[in-house]
Amino acid sequence: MASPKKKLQGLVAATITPMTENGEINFSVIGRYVDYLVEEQGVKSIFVNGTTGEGLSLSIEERRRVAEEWVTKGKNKLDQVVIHVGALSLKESQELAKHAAEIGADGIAVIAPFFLKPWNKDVLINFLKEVAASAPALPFYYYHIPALTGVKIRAEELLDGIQDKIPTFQGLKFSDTDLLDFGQCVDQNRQRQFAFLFGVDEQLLSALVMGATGAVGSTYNYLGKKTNQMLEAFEQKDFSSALNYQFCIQRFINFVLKLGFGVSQTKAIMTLVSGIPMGPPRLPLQKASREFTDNAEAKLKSLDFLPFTGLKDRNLETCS
Ligand SMILES: CC(=O)N[C@H](C=O)[C@@H](O)[C@H](O)[C@H](O)CO
Ligand SMILES: CC(=O)C(=O)O
Repeated sequence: MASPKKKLQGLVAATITPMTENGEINFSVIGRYVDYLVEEQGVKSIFVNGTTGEGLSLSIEERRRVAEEWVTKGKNKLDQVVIHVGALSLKESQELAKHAAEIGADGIAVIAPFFLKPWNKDVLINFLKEVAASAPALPFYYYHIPALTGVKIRAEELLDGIQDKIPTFQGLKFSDTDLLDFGQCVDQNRQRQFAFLFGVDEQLLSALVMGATGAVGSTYNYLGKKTNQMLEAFEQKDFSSALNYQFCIQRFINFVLKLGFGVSQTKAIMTLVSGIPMGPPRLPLQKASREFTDNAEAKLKSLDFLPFTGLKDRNLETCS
């Protein structure tokens, strides 16, 4: 059984996997990255080897080493380190789950297998159950991301009775815009101490209203501080300020989405904002263009999302 540990809450950064210019993992900057998240962004939990971390583009050995490095560097600094261990091969997924437990991670998450797919809830549960059983002492999270996996089984349906099958089940990372499904996950599981973690950063405020207990996302790497201000305002029931923060965050995300936004662009933006070199992504992704980065930088400056831009007196959009 999972030890009844502290609930995963607040902002969780989906970590980028830093790489060198020749495509190897750059382990040397992970310590600095941890400090940056904690000190500059106020983000104390991380989600490793997920979408943003290009987890499915790494070899199993690389995934093990990346997980280990984050756990080691995060010791006594981070609240929780959750490792995504989803894979197409059940065996690999189980191996990664076991490894996550051995290195002292705080939880594991799994996406639905996305090549040969489970076609109904029971089959998906069976797969998840086998993975969870390989790390019987670790909290287990299901990572729902139907747009990328193509597995569209509704989360609400999946959660129905899930603890009978997966006793370590502890919550859901919900990366979809279907707030009916998300709301019903919360509504139907009020008696249980699940974490409901929302994964569409530009819509987090609406998910908070629906009962989200936290959020996992790529933008918390560099907009963590801003988003924490939104969480704070929401907590204080200052909804007009919370909405103001959400709109500011939306202006940025809306802008980059129109330019074409994904993991490559996240790497470029994080390099720019943090000063820590994230490097290029791995194929099949391609490095963000110079034009994208210049445009994103100008937008970050105009929203006052970059520290020390010296633009204070110029045309800032009001985003305080
Ligand atoms: C598909 C994807 O990567 N989603 C991320 C997490 O689930 C989000 O953090 C988005 O990057 C973010 O909401 C911007 O659309
Ligand atoms: C965003 C997210 O949760 C991921 O990168 O997996």
